[in-house]
Amino acid sequence: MTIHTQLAELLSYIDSQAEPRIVFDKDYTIIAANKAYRATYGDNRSLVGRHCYEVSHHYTRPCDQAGEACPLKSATQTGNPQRVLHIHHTPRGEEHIDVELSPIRNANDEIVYYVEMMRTVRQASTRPDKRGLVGRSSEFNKMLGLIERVATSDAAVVLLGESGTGKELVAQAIHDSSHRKLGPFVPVDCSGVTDTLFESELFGYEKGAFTGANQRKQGLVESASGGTLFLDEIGDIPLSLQVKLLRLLESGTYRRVGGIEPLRADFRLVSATHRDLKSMVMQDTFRKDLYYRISTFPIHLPSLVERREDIPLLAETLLARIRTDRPFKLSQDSLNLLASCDFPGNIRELRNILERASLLADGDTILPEHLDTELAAKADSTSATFIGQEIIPLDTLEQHYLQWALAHFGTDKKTLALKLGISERTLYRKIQS
Ligand SMILES: Nc1ncnc2c1ncn2[C@@H]1O[C@H](COP(=O)(O)OP(=O)(O)OP(=O)(O)O)[C@@H](O)[C@H]1O
Repeated sequence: MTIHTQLAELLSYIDSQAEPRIVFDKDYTIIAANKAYRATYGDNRSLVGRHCYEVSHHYTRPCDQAGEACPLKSATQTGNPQRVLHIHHTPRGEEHIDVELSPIRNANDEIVYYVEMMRTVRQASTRPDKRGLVGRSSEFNKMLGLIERVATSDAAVVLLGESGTGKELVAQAIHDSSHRKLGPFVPVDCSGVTDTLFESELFGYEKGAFTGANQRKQGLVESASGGTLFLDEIGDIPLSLQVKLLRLLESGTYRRVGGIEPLRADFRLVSATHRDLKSMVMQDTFRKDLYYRISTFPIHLPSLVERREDIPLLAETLLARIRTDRPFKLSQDSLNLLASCDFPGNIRELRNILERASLLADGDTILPEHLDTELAAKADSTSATFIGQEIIPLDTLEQHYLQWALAHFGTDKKTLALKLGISERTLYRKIQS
């Protein structure tokens, strides 16, 4: 088969697909786009002959030169298909897109084209949204990429992150993207549970199993049947209960308290902890066998400081979620203050600060004085150290300043470059140097 026949067949195949697909060459030039792609990304101009990064990203250069991972580069290097999570421009605004790119070879086994398939991720938004996850920083996108990869399997996921980083919301997002999404999502807080309570809560009990058990009660494992069981703070479960949990996971069966009949469990397990499970295993406070059972697929949830760039978006989202009766906005000074703080309590702390501020503000704008005073003091000391007490090379100073500017105003790099008086290209070059 000649390469032209092969290409013609490929084009007719992609046109029949419901999800956006394009074929492009080694120079990122689009050779064909299917109907779904034309409907999603098309403007009035022809797409053929244009660069994929220009159409989907509005970039003037390939993604890897603009601070993102380029699947074409890695597919060429490895010769294998590549999957990445990108933010694309669509007529609905920017969206998280799960991109899968496959190289196409000619009869001599040389890569001649690439097919890219795109799927919109519905579990997260790049703009303020009434519910679900919001974020657009690279740390957030990395996490979202992992959520997307694991969601469709039945693998046990463990979410590792500090308190308030959104573990429950992520667990819900995994459930919502899974084939169990129409089943129940059952969260269980494992902290502070006692032996007997945990067993009867989790497995249920038979009538007469103990004093007060007047009728049979369904346990949480049974409630989660066909869905997802989310064990929050799994690191807090005492050793005596860990063995019971392990038995459930290994055998896939359980008994109600006071019951003899083994019942079949049917749930997908997502667990979460802020503890360092590996070192707990070393110290013999967490069973090694249970650790391996629950952690097939660990996902690190970034702290708010690791995704500082998301603070303005999160603040706007949380404010709208807290107060729906009247809209609030944050003054630029308030945003600057928030963007320069360390949040040991992460997103939960940010939400609490905003809730308090919304009650203190009389107008519709949150000003620095409405924010936590302790926070303000901490932020002041941060900026004082930035001003510096010693002479440092100008290049280093520029890097420090750029990091600060990116953390505060990095969401819109085009505007940031404009404000800095440099081209967007120069900005990316300086960030990467
Ligand atoms: N990406 C996000 N987008 C929007 N809101 C978020 C996001 N992540 C977390 N939140 C919000 O932050 C708050 C804390 O999140 P959540 O309760 O899921 O954290 P957690 O890690 O489970 O906390 P803990 O470990 O203390 O139980 C919630 O109000 C949640 O809705």
